Amino acid sequence: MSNERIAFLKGHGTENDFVIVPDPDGRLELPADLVARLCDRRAGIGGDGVLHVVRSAAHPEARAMADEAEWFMDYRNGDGSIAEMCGNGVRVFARYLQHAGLVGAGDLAVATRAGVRRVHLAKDAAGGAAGDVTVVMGRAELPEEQVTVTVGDRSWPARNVNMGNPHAVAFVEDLGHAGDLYSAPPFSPAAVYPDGVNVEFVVDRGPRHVAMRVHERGSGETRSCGTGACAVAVATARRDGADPAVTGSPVTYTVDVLGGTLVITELPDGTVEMTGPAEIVAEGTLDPSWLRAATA
Ligand SMILES: N[C@@H](CCC[C@H](N)C(=O)O)C(=O)O
Repeated sequence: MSNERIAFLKGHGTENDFVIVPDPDGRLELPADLVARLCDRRAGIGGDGVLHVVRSAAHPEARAMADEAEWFMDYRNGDGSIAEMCGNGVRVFARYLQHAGLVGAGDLAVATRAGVRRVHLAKDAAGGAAGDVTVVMGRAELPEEQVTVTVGDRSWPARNVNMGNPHAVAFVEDLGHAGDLYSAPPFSPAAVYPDGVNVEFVVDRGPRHVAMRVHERGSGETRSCGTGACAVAVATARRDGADPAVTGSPVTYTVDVLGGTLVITELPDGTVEMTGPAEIVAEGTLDPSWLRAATA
């Protein structure tokens, strides 16, 4: 692999940024240390994670979804670890497919480790490819366990929400109380999240409008987390006494993240939809000598 010219792109959704590695036939190996080197912001390209773009039929984890979704998002966190789902990633993934001419505006299905996700690529006002992207994120699970999240000498009860990946949502008075988030906030009991957790800190901004910061499992503090924003919207709705399954009406929250704004709607059947931007920023090839050193 080290002598090949490997193509990459860089993209982001509300500044949750990704190195995109197109590999339709699933020929590339992406060991964790190479992913971490790619995501390194000083010695690599830089990103919160990697979107490895593979045909579902060519990937052992996605073959069973190939009839429903031609493309598989093999998502990796910035430290090289594997995650089930990435909400901003799936928007950027769809934008890449459109950018590469592999799909047009409209609807498509993307296979992920959390299952198939439906995506809608809107056209912008000029009919171009820069409109918002909506993802049907599936249903949130809200396990009952009590969780506590701690930063310094402050602790908060947190809501356990699973959006295909695990989240702990804590309502705080001030986003500054989350501290520098250079390391993962401790949580207890540890047994609730045996594989680690993404932690969201939330403040109110207005009616059905919140702001959040997030510490992502495997990536550190990021400027946005799509699954996190969905977890926050659902946890906030329950805190506010709003449950679309009970009222029969959708509930929409605006969620401000450090890198922009996401709009999240929960439908009466429990399905959560997320809408936000997704952009391709650059493309190029990996330098073979850099790649040789990175994989040595
Ligand atoms: N940034 C993502 C979430 C990526 C996965 C997460 N770090 C995990 O390990 O579960 C998003 O936009 O959802």
